[in-house]
Amino acid sequence: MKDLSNEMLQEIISEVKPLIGKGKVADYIPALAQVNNNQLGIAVYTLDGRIYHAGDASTAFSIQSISKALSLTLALSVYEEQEVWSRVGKEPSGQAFNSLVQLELEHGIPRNPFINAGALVISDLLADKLITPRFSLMELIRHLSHNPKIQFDKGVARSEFKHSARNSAIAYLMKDYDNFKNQVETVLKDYFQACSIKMNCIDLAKTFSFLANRGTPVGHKETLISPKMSKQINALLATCGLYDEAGDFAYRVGMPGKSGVGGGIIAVIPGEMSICVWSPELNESGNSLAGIAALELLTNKLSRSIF
Ligand SMILES: NC(=O)CC[C@H](N)C(=O)O
Repeated sequence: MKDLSNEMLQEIISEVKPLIGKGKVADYIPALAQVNNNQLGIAVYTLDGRIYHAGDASTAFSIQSISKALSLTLALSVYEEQEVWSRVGKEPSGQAFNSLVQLELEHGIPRNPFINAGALVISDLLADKLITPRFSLMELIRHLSHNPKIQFDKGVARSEFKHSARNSAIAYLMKDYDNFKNQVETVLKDYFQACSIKMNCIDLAKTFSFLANRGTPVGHKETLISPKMSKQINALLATCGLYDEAGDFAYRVGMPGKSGVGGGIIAVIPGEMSICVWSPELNESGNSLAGIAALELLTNKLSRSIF
């Protein structure tokens, strides 16, 4: 791809680095509060199979809610579309990712699969269909990234389980509305394990190449999902992937994306590339502050976006 180079990514890292110090590392999960805030990495994987990277692109971090995009992919692969969409909506929430307010007003049906309530419903669906959802997810990730060494971070998962009052409240509220079938603790454990998975920017950029390539992972012969489903997931990422900041992210960055409170963000330009940035400090919406700035610079420098 014209212009894209490791040097360009290095330039982006240098330009964005001064933002470190302006955000705040997630501390509501104590194990995440330990992470060194002074880190910034970026990796870009193009459809011709080239990987470009700069900064701390090889350092593994907690993927957190980035896993929600993969859990949804898994759920849409094992369920009929309508079974999924009868339990969770497809609209942006305009609320914090872990808010309860809307859920009560809307009778236990979460707005979308990327806020916590929606991801918990997806985990509940997976628990009905798969023997060990967390291992199915791990298998998918190792397959897509070509990295069999990717692991769960049991310390992070345990830390989150210990501080799970809000996520438990969300799940129990949905149970009351009959939109949660399995035991809350069992599903929460699976959900936290999925969030705890440790990956670096390079492996994440590779993992999400299927969304840049109409459902077929770059370098793989087999299709993972149909072009239609790939379009649908990208549309949801573009409208809901960054929670109550999805509009601002679309305006500044112009790509479908998914963030996590570990400070990672994945994004794609269909037909061109999949990207991952990481910097642990978050803004008020719980999205990586320097990460968004890096993606904004990238799309502006390349003069490419989905819009
Ligand atoms: N936005 C996020 O990454 C949130 C995920 C986190 N594990 C939680 O449930 O609160």
